Amino acid sequence: MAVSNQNKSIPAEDESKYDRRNRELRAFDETNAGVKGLVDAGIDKVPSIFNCTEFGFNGYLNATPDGPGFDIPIIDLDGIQTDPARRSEIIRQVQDASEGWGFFQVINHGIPSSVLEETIDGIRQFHEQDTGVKKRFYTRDLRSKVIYMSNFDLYEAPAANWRDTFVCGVVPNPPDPEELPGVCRWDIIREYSMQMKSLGITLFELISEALGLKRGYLKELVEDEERILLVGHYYPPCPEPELTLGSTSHQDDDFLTILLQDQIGGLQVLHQNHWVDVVPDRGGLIVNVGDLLQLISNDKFISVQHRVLAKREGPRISVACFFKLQYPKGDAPRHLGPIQELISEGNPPVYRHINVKEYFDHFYGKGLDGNPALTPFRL
Ligand SMILES: O=C(O)CCC(=O)C(=O)O
Ligand SMILES: [Fe+2]
Repeated sequence: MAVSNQNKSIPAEDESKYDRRNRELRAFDETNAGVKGLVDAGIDKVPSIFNCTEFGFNGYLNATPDGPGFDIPIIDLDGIQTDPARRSEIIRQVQDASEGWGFFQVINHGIPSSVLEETIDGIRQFHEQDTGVKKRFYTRDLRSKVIYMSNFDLYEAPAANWRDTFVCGVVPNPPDPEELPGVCRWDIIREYSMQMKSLGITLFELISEALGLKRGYLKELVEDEERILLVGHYYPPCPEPELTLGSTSHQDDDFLTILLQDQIGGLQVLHQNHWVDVVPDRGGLIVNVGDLLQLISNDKFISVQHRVLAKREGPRISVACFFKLQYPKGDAPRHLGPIQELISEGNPPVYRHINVKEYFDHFYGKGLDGNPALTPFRL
């Protein structure tokens, strides 16, 4: 039986299995050294807490088909600010990709490749620094400004993932230089965050227009509440990659994610019932629609399941920027629902207006378990 939450009551016959699993989770957590710590110690078997096979998440099921139509769309942003005809064409491409895939890759986005490379390197250096120094940042307190941890949902998800993570809120309140570990290169994290903020504005404008709304619609919707979280994942090499996953299949809990990945590969997107590889493209950035955008667009744009395979090769580094709302901001509940302008008699709302707290409580309460987090909010 799947034991998915440390607080859930469990039948007596499963108690010993539950206790053992909980003990193993705690023992792993208390090393404060993550999956990298296991690999550094020379582990040659995947510990049972990481075993996903029992839960049907085996990484090598439903292999990616070859052939045309199974590459995520690439959108060239060249000319977007200077050529109105080009801009209209880009908006059309953003609309097609957001409706059909929920994922696309942008090229010629204007961010120098040196900034991308140095950002990946900064995250690598954070994870590969002296473990004793790194441990000082290990925490599960999501309110901390700088977080290092393995598996945000370690105690909630049915299986742990082969992944460690660095998290830092960069908008609206970036950490001070002295709050960031020296090896992390504050200068490069700050530069990358500023680039993300500005690319985020461009993408919000394109998406607003692709939804048929005025250019500034989404920007105004999140005005004063915008929150950008920078998340630097480290996927160590795995001795038995067929038993676990780098990330269980999930959809993101935000409006939009911009993802930078290195050249190792492993990210897959569910498209027409196939797992499609998101092949690394040097200089490209992956953009995906998150649950909050699916909700406010009333399912016009889709937040799509994606996962990361574990691999013998590694480490793999990726850096995701999540465009969210600051939460909680003040005492008043924050509601979100399908945008009024997108609703009509022929297109009635498919979600109720929700307090975003309900959504986040649900998302974090269940962890990554392969199930869409928006389902309970459908009408
Ligand atoms: O590492 C990746 O390629 C994907 C990470 C991801 O999906 C996430 O952080 O939500
Ligand atoms: Fe994701």
